[in-house]
Amino acid sequence: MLTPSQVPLPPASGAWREGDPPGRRQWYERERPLPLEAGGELPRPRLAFETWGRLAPDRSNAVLVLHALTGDSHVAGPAEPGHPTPGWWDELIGPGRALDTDRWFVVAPNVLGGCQGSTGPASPGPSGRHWGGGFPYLTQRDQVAAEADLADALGIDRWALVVGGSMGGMRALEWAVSHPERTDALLLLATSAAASAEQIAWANIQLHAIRSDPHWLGGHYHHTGRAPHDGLGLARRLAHVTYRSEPELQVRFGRSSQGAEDPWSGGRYQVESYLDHHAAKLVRRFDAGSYVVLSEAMNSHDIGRGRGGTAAALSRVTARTLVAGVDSDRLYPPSQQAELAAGIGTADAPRVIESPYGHDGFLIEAEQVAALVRELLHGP
Ligand SMILES: CC(=O)SCCNC(=O)CCNC(=O)[C@H](O)C(C)(C)COP(=O)(O)OP(=O)(O)OC[C@H]1O[C@@H](n2cnc3c(N)ncnc32)[C@H](O)[C@@H]1OP(=O)(O)O
Ligand SMILES: N[C@@H](CCO)C(=O)O
Repeated sequence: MLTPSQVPLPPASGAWREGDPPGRRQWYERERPLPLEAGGELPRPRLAFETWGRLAPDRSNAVLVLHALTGDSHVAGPAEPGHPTPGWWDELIGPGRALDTDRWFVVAPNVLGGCQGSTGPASPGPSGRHWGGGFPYLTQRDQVAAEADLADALGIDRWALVVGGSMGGMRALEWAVSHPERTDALLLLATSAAASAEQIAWANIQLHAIRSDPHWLGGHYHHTGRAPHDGLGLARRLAHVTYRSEPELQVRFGRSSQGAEDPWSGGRYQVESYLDHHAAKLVRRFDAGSYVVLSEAMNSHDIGRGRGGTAAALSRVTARTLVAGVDSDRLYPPSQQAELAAGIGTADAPRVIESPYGHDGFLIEAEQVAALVRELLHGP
């Protein structure tokens, strides 16, 4: 068995961050430019990634976990310097857990265009300054092409399982369609075959919020010492409402005031304070330029583009597949997962994650997700 640090990587790879446990957090840099679907190329793109467990000598036990819009490669593990919260699916990965690290080698990259170690608008561009607004337009297919490069570098010919939710589910689906021979099993959560008009519409308002911020400067703000925090915070407030359900917000907050604040004289309702909190939290950990690039990439998601339509594209999937949606998800409603399950010949009937939390249910209901992972890997 190879430990992650023994996985042979090309010379361009190295320690992700000084002080990190050796081998667990790394980055991989492609030496050649990555050709992009929309035209042009990205020189020397870098993907940050984390791993758990050990790659088996026959390299048959690798699992790819793909994060959602503001997620990152820290899927499991405790809070640590630079990452003040535990992994976002911590309950899923570790000895004895659904992705049992005594058996599986789990790999989680930070998406291309992101801001937690992978190349994105905040990274240095060809001139040596930040890419900023000059960062090229990316699609999900470009992001998966970069992930396929990483898999090649790790010597992983095929994934025993590819799993992702929301934006991560889009990339998981793209993996299974563009690389069916490399994807043995597939778990798609709270995602769709193509970004819908309403999903694009919500993203549009968020993009306008960021671009309307006077500190946006066409995306060229990274060197100014100021960032479009108001715009990004506004985008997060709006997005967060779409990520949760109306009954949850009503039961949780109702019309209550925040502490001693009086909404009739400049104070806030509790739900307003809650949104302020999530906005402030995202602004502290996320780059507005990445938010724009990733939102546009999500808008570009259309699995049937150039492939003869959705049905023809989905028919390419050969992986054992489970598709699941959250019953209270108003952003990626269960009808979209039903479409996926109906179109993928190797998919079982769509599953339902029962949750009052809306779209975020795929992150919060980790036990239900773990049951789906177990079923895919070990049978019902
Ligand atoms: C560096 C990092 O942090 S990396 C984080 C990685 N992030 C991701 O992977 C993105 C995906 N994650 C998410 O989107 C979110 O974190 C989720 C979906 C997991 C959060 O879901 P939940 O656990 O249901 O959190 P919930 O929506 O209840 O919010 C809880 C927070 O709101 C705060 N809050 C609750 N009510 C109020 C209120 N009235 N006023 C102000 N704040 C409030 C809580 O104190 C808590 O704060 P904390 O998160 O700072 O501890
Ligand atoms: N709340 C999650 C879900 C988005 O699909 C995130 O911020 O990534």
